Amino acid sequence: MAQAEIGIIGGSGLYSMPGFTNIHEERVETPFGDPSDAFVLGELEDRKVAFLARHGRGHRILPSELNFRANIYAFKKLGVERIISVSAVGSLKEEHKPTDFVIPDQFIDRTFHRISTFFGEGIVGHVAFGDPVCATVANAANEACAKAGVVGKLGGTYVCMEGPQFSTKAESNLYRSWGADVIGMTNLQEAKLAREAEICYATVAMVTDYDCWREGHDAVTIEEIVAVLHKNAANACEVVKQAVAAMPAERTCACASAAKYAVLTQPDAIPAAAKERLGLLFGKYLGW
Ligand SMILES: CSC[C@H]1O[C@H](OP(=O)(O)O)[C@H](O)[C@@H]1O
Ligand SMILES: Nc1ncnc2[nH]cnc12
Repeated sequence: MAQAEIGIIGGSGLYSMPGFTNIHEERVETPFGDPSDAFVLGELEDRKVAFLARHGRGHRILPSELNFRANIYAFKKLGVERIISVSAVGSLKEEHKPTDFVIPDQFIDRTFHRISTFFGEGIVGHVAFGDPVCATVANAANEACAKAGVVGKLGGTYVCMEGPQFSTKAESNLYRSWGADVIGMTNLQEAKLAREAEICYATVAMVTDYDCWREGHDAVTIEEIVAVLHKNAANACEVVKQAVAAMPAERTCACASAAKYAVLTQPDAIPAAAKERLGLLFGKYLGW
């Protein structure tokens, strides 16, 4: 199987990336089922990259239906060490305007029925998540915004809601009272699973709308969002390209060894099936 160094996840409005050379597609099998779509592998700025459309090409998969484990596991199988995700978000603050890009460094979980871990079924493990985003990838994305002439803001809190309905005003105002910056439906599970898989992760969150809290803007409409999405998509491609070019070759961040001491289960109590399923992720630490 071809290998890549940097993964790119395209969200709503970004189902392909221009500028790849030596392109080919790869369907990746995982112990967790099928990823959202085939991966598009190629070179961008002389770096080996793998692109995945989060909701599938044609936008077929709801946020709650995404197989996050398959997506992240497949990136690992492709050899990816860093992921840049691109996502549409609503703004929870006046200062974050539609078409601004925010690079969040914190998350608040408002999802209810999603699988957010590779552990379970006989193997227990815990990784640190106090700093859920890789600072190296986030900095590269922020600097890329400046190079691309886009308003980029480093840091901020992303509320991950279940959806697919947008928030009520009461919810939106609650998140504002918590000091959160932006809201979306997809990023938290990716960040958690990437951390367990020791893949660096950061998101370029493209503001498409003011969420429903804003006076005179009492509803988020999909028409409004889609119009801004189209404007944002071209900027997002340029930002990703610049971020890929700026990514340092070696990893020195803690993400690379995040799971070193994660597993708590006694080695002789770990079922063979768990070893089989998770060997790619944790086998190197446990001698499997
Ligand atoms: C397009 S409106 C809501 C939709 O957009 C975001 O998706 P993504 O994060 O994949 O860009 C948001 O999370 C919702 O899924
Ligand atoms: N207002 C909003 N709420 C949740 N997800 C979104 N994605 C884009 N805009 C959003």
